[in-house]
Amino acid sequence: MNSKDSESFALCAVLRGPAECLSYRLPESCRGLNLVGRRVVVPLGYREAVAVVVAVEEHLPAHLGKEALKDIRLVVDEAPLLPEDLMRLCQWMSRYYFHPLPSVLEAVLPSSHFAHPERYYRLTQQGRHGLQGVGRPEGKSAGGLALERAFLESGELGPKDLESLPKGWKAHLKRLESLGWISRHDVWPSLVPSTKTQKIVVLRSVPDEKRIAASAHLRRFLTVLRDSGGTCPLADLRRQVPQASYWVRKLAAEGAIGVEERDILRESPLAQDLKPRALVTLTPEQQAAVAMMIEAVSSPTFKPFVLYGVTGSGKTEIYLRLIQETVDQGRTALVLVPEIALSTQLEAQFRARFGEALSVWHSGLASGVRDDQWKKITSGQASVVLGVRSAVLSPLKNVGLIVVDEEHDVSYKQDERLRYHARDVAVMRARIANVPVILGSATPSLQSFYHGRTGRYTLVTLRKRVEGRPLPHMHIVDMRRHRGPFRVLSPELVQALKETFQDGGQAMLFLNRRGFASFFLCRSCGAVLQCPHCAVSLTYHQSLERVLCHYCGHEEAVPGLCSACGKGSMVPFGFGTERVEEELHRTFPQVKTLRMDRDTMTCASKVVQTLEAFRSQKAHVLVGTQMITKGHDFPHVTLVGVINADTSLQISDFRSGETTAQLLMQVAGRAGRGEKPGRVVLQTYNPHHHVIQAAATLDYDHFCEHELTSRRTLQYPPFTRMARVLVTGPHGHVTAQAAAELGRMGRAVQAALKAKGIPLAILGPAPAPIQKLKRRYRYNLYVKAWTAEDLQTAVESLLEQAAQQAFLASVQVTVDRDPVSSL
Ligand SMILES: Nc1ncnc2c1ncn2[C@@H]1O[C@H](COP(=O)(O)OP(=O)(O)OP(=O)(O)O)[C@@H](O)[C@H]1O
Ligand SMILES: [Zn+2]
Repeated sequence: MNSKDSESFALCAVLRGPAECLSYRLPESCRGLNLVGRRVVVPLGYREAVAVVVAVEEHLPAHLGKEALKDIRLVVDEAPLLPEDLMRLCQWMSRYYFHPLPSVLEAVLPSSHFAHPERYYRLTQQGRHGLQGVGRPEGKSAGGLALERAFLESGELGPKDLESLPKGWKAHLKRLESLGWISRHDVWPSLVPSTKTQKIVVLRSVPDEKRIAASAHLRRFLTVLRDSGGTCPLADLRRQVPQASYWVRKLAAEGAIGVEERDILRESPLAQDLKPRALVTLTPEQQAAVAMMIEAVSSPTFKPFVLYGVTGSGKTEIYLRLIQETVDQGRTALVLVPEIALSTQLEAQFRARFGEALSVWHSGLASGVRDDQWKKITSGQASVVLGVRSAVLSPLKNVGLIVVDEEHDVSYKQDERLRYHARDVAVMRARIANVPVILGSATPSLQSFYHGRTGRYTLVTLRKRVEGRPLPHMHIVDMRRHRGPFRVLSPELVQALKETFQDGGQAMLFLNRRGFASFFLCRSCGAVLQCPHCAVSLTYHQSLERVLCHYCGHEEAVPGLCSACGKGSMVPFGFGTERVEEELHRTFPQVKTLRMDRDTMTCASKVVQTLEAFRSQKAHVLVGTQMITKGHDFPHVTLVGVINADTSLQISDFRSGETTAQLLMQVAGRAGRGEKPGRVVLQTYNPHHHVIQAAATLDYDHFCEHELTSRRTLQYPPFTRMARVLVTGPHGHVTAQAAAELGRMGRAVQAALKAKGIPLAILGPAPAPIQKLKRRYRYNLYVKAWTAEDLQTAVESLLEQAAQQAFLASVQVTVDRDPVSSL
């Protein structure tokens, strides 16, 4: 073997670079290092770029010539940034979702990690002599002179110093560099180290009973320490326990506690004011559920569970027990929730149990907090991560358990760029890490329900609410009988509200449409006021006195005359949450209301404030969109009103029945969670529709059986696998042609696979339900296969062929695998 053959090559994903991974040669100094998951600097054309090493290989792929290969310039990280299982997960996501690996990694890493280095220039010895010796040469610009002065003053200049100089410095900088008067070096803006540290007290072993009994202060000391999860900042102990310093010294000397110096990491302050609930004894059903899952948790193996428990059955408590077990075993746990609002409610409970070991991860975090939480997770200080969708990609090491709460929720699906489903990714992460995963819901997705029934996942069921509380009483109101203002609040709902207020209870009113009116219609020609950029109608917002597009944000003044016919006047039709609130005030002038929708909830802290105000009974009614339906636990709510149960039924999608049933049962589940029983008033124009009937009886099992039968007949998922190929472009005609051509290519793929015995269906292309969005025309093409692997083969080969077609360069082709929305 000659020395050439023992070279190593690294496959690198260049961040913010080309879609495919590139090969580089490893310099001598890097051989034998474990480089996978670390950042490196590589040459790319005329520049340098940051990349993550994906694999190290002894042999080059056959099609690459060694001569063309360049060397890795620099290794940035001392240790892998991403644990190995996460790296493998990213590779799986890239393949499964047909998305370039570099872009997947960009979704995982905080943006501070793929920033380019900041370039600094330092005056050399020679430069100092030079600058001091040289007088003012002719023609030197103001910028050049200022640059020299700045170098003489500080010796080193960074990007900020340079940018503040007057024009002309750039050319002069180059000149100085070529003279060797200055040298350049790069500073990596990796994680900004926290400069502040604090002392943390960690409980190691509990002193014996007698001693504890002998001193009140020691008792207090241990209580405070235990209540904060066994780790507590020394400063907090000092504040809460008399003679804390004495006990710290004494117990530390005995080894009962440890005192560690730790960085002060910025936390999300959202849940500061939330109070945790008291510890409870598990109900027999909860105990049985824990017993079914504990084995897979204490000696972890890959095992998916569907925790199917009616609303208010106490699923959270089950998660907490199993997570505690995981942490006690020295492993970490990942907990996903669909929304920030829910994460804050759980945060208080989780903090009470896990204290400093909890890290909260959501999109509302400021970038500094995000960086600190990333550090807390990678350094192993966090043993529990609680977060929304993207937390499934958090760099937790040594994961022992993954929990996906409200697993049916569509917000787990990301519908832009990397179109992944966090629940499915969580299951794959659990499989790679070989640990259990719990998918919890009162209304599991049909997919999980089906896997539970066929035994692929283990089904764990909770049929009863805690403390024997009954499920709410359901009342259907046939809205076809009501006219005028009663279209918003029916007499039945008004009566129920009246009784609720008299009893001192609270109510929640749900309508899946924000704004005041849904659209403006011309009285004479019937034209609907539309967004000029999107094929959707504009929504009237009374408080703003404007009409808005809910998709692109376009807004305009309230219309007077119809622009289509020029003579009819435009009148508002339909209604949204804003109107519901107004009707409520008209009917019950004394009643205090809160409204929660995307118009009023402009930031995460506002969501928390509103929920807390409602929880502490500062208002009688909470009006809102689906934001209010999820997982909330308000013990005083005895009435839930669904203003229009039909809105999401009308969407032309094979899943609309499923999502409507889930939505209605979830919102119904908010009623009667405290001591008093709850009731639900469901207003509908389709009282006999099977989905409305299922919601009215709260019989989700029955609904799923019915739905599975029809999905089987129509060969929809979970019986088949689908991918949506979305073609968008700025020109209607060109986009339509490209979509048609892609459809022809799809049919060719179908024929080729059929010859190999692989069945495939190609549906479309057809204009997307929202035909135009943000000035781009949109077409859907569906590929349907009977196994995941067949779908992979089909879409891969379609994309390969499409990449060779020049005409497709004028449009964008995106694959949305396991699509949740057809819009
Ligand atoms: N064993 C128990 N004894 C008494 N109360 C309990 C017990 N377990 C849970 N609870 C309380 O019951 C309420 C409902 O529990 P939780 O919020 O976990 O329900 P859930 O199953 O998640 O419901 P949903 O699906 O509607 O979110 C909470 O207030 C919780 O503190
Ligand atoms: Zn628009």
